[in-house]
Amino acid sequence: MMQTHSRLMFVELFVTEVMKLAEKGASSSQIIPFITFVLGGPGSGKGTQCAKIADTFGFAHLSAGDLLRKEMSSDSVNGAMIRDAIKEGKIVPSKVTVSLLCEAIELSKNHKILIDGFPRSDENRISFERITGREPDMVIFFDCPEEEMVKRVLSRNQGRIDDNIETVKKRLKVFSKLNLPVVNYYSGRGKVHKINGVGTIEEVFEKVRPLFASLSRSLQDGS
Ligand SMILES: Nc1ncnc2c1ncn2[C@@H]1O[C@H](COP(=O)(O)OP(=O)(O)O)[C@@H](O)[C@H]1O
Ligand SMILES: O=c1ccn([C@@H]2O[C@H](COP(=O)(O)OP(=O)(O)O)[C@@H](O)[C@H]2O)c(=O)[nH]1
Ligand SMILES: [Mg+2]
Repeated sequence: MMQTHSRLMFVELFVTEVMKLAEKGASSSQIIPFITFVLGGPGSGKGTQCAKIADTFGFAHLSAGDLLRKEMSSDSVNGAMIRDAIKEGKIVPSKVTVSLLCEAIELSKNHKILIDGFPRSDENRISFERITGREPDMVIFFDCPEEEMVKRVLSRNQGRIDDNIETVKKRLKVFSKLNLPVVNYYSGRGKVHKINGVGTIEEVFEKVRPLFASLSRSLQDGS
């Protein structure tokens, strides 16, 4: 895992390059966005922390699960297939999720993007990297014990078809078998910041904040 210090220096260098491009009059679509993947098991706090990062640091928050649920509720040809996958805790085919994400990245017009809950498998990851020609600049992984994740999911109360004990058990298996290899892959590339997801929402956010504070400073002064 790359040292936090050197990661932050990299982040600042990246921002400097983006600022130079913006000064030269490059349009937002020409500026390569800064992409952060936010990973962790079901109920580990990805969505909650992403909302706070978005509010505090001006990132666009793109939740793969939310995009899929929206698509599921529309009359799209993929609606029934997405519903079945979510109900069973399975992973929706990469091309569906990647195309929803690419559309959302384009629409957001933001060059600081959080991708919440994706990639969920090596196949997802490879598909995203191939289609976009991009790797994430940074990966955050919320590490949380299973009992805590189960407790949170079962009291989430958002009327989700997958927030029940049967589906959660399946999602935890999928998490260990398919999601964790993605975290390990990016760890090997020095991109992962592992955050302990236990504690109050504010306590966890205080561990997340430093990762973005330096990035935000660079954006403000353009140095
Ligand atoms: N640090 C925390 N402590 C206690 N409850 C939390 C914490 N973070 C999130 N929650 C709650 O747990 C549930 C799952 O959080 P969420 O952000 O939706 O997780 P994820 O997106 O990883 O599944 C939500 O009801 C949320 O309000
Ligand atoms: O890239 C993704 C993201 C989500 N899902 C599906 O959507 C469900 C809910 O995902 P979400 O990220 O909303 O759940 P969370 O981890 O936040 O509880 C997952 O279990 C999968 O069935 C998927 O197939 N691919
Ligand atoms: Mg979520």
